[in-house]
Formats: sequence, C-alpha cells, structure tokens
Amino acid sequence: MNVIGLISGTSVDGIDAVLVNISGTTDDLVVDLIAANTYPYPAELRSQILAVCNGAALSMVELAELDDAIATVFAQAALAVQSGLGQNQQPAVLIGSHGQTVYHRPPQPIHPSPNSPFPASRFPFSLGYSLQLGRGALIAHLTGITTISNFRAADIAVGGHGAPLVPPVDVCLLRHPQYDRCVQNIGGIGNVTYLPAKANPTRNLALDKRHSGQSHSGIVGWDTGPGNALLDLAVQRLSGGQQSFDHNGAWAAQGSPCLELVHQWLQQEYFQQRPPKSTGRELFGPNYLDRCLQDTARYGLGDADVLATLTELTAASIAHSYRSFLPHLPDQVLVCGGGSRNQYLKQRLQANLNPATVYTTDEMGLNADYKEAIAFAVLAYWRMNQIPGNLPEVTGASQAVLLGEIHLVV
Ligand SMILES: Nc1ncnc2c1ncn2[C@@H]1O[C@H](COP(=O)(O)OP(=O)(O)OP(=O)(O)O)[C@@H](O)[C@H]1O
Ligand SMILES: CC(=O)N[C@H]1[C@@H]2OC[C@@H](O2)[C@@H](O)[C@@H]1O[C@H](C)C(=O)O
Repeated sequence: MNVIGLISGTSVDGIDAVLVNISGTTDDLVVDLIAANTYPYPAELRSQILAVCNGAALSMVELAELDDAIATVFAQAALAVQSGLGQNQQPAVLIGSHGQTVYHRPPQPIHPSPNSPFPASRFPFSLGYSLQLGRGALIAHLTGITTISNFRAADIAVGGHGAPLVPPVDVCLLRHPQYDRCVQNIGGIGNVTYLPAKANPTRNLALDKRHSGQSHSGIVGWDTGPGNALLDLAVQRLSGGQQSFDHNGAWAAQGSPCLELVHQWLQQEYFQQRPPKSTGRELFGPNYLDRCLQDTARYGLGDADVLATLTELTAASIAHSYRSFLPHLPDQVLVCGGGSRNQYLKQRLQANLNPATVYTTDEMGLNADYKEAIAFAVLAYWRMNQIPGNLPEVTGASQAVLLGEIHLVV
C-alpha cells in the first residue's frame, strides 16, 4: 500500500513529506521510500508558530485560523510529494499526518485531594496534554486521501506521555540480530530508542532496575533533552539573526566546550529524571537559553566556546542518559534527524559514547532526514490494520492502544 507520511518537528523548519510503499505488519514490515521532500513553512506562518510555541496568547479565532493554515500547507506538501510519480507508481491511498506540535505537557505526579472520587492508586498523576495543529479532516478534504492525525491523544488518555512514538517503528526496521543498538534522533529535541540484540535479550534483564517502566523485551526509549533547539536559538542570537543554525557545526568547532559548566547543567532535574520521560521547547526554549548564557558569561566564554559548550550539552546529555538508564552502553548508536548532519556534534557524541560506534541511520539503509515522516506513514498503516502503535514501556501508558483518528474523504 502506498502511504504518505507528514511531520513538522520541534525545529519548525518545514514539512517533511514522504511517499512510501508499505507491506507486512510488524516483524515482517517492509518500507520502501519512493519520494521525499521538505517544504519550508512560509516565513510569516513559521514566526507565528514559533511565537505560539514560546507561549504567545492566541484568541480562539486565531487558533482556528492557525490550525487550518497549517493543515493547508500540510495538504499541499502531500500533493507535492507525489506530484512527479512515474507511470508505474501508484498514488497514496492513506496519509499519516503528525501535524505541528505547539504545546506538550508530560503527565505530572499529583497528590489527590481526600475528596477525589478516584482512588489514588488508579489516578496518581494528572494526564499529560499535547497539541498538534493541522487538522486531519481538512487534509483529507483538500487531498481527497483518507488521513490519520492526532496520534498522541490515545496514549496520553491511558496515562502515557504520548511521546516518543517512533520507537516501535525503529524496533521493526532497525533491530539487529547480534548488536545492541540505540537509535538517536537529534531534531530540536533528542530522543532515543534502545534496541537490545534479538539474540541476547537476557543481557538486558537488569533494565527494569534502572528504568521505572516495565520492559519484558528490554526495548525502551525516552526524550534525552535538547537536540538542536538551544543551539539554533544561540546561533540566531549570536549572529544577530544572520544565521539560523550552525552549518556542519563549523562555528562550534572553532571553540572549546566548558566541561565544568556542562557537568553542572547535567545535575538539573530533567537529566536526572528516570524514564518514561518526554520534553519539548516549553523546557528547552528561549528562557532556558537565557539561563545558559548567564552561566557562560560568568565563565567569560567567547561565542565559539558558547556554541561548543551547548553542543557538548546535547552530546553529553545523550551519553549521560544511556549510562544512567540502560543496563550497559550499546554496541552501536545510529543517529538521525538534522543533528546527524552536524559533524562537530557527531564527533563529540562519539567521544562521549566510546567504545560504542556512532553511525547514521543512512549507513543502515534508513534515510536519516525522513525517518520520522516514514514512521508516521507506518503508524497510519498500523491504525488502518487495527495494530496498536504505542509502546507502553516507552511512553508510560497503562496499555497498548490504537493511535490516531481516521478522517475519511466525504
Ligand atoms: N548540515 C547541518 N549542519 C548542522 N546542523 C544541521 C544541518 N542540517 C540540519 N541541522 C540541524 O537540524 C535541525 C533540524 O532537524 P530536524 O528536521 O530533524 O528537526 P525536527 O524534526 O524539527 O525536530 P524533532 O525531531 O525534535 O521534532 C536544524 O534546525 C539544524 O539545527
Ligand atoms: C510532543 C512532540 O512533538 N514530541 C516530539 C519531539 O521531537 C522529538 C521528541 O520530542 C519526540 O518525543 C517527539 O517526536 C517524535 C516524532 C516521536 O514522537 O517519536
């Protein structure tokens, strides 16, 4: 079946769109990439989204308009990605659209009031909340293709974080017979999937002691913290808006990281918190960067040193979380997302993760730039085949559930 996957991530740089052919279900899942492209947001729409992500207030009218403006560009991306198909290629019969996250709040532990009608054992937390704009009904109407959207809501309703959702797809496409692997996405935020080798699951039995979730398979995952979000914001500030990101890490590579500062930052709550855990720009956004820059100023760091230190925070927080929450370091780390193109970050990751070897998912045959869009095509395909899409051991949900709402074409 040909399926389109659409996502714009926390970097808010544009819509990643793929057309894939999918067959099989889980263990026998096969995904062939037919076409892929990124369609940048119109500048004004992007600034509006970033303002909302940074907490700008919106009226209901503005919210409705923003939702449909995003749905419209998502629908355009879907049509565009399959516009140049050869004669022997079939158009998509299904779209999986993640939409644009504008707000994400993980579930919070609470102390229920004595008058609560719910027993504390049943409801020991307030549910998370995650809002993705770009409503699926409009995408289905504009494209004429059945669309699945709002993937995170069902997992959150059963107590999960609703994120990360890509790990079950990593399990099907990247698990190795002999090597323990981590698949590390480095987008705006970083997230990992740990894939113990199929051959030696018993090596991973120690996992439950470190990880507060239950994982019989040994497969776990979580958001590691900042990916490129802080770096991008810092580059924009330090270049006076001339540059939007540190191309290949060239600027940071001219400086040296302040390891003492990185060590202090790693003591912060998010890095110490056990999985399941998820985060977003609400935490690792402009205010967080302000605090980092106050610290770097105290240490008298120059611009290149500031960027090297923020790059080190991304690399070191990833390595710190593996050492804290996995039974042992993996044999291989497969990076994907835009951060996998930052050569300096990749070097620092390798230095922090020795003796594990760092690769990109491209080297394993899975496109590093479009893996998330591919995953949402697969999640939509699973939804249509009644296959639950969440991994409770990753999201913290109380059960596996079907993910996504189906919007048929009327
Ligand atoms: N050549 C490059 N050199 C350095 N950094 C790069 C390069 N290409 C992309 N990036 C970084 O990758 C970022 C975009 O990554 P990506 O598209 O994976 O993020 P995202 O999908 O929006 O985020 P998330 O996975 O958190 O939702 C850019 O903002 C930039 O920081
Ligand atoms: C709420 C939200 O959009 N979370 C994103 C974000 O970007 C990376 C990381 O944080 C991950 O948890 C998730 O995205 C990917 C696609 C996921 O669900 O696996």
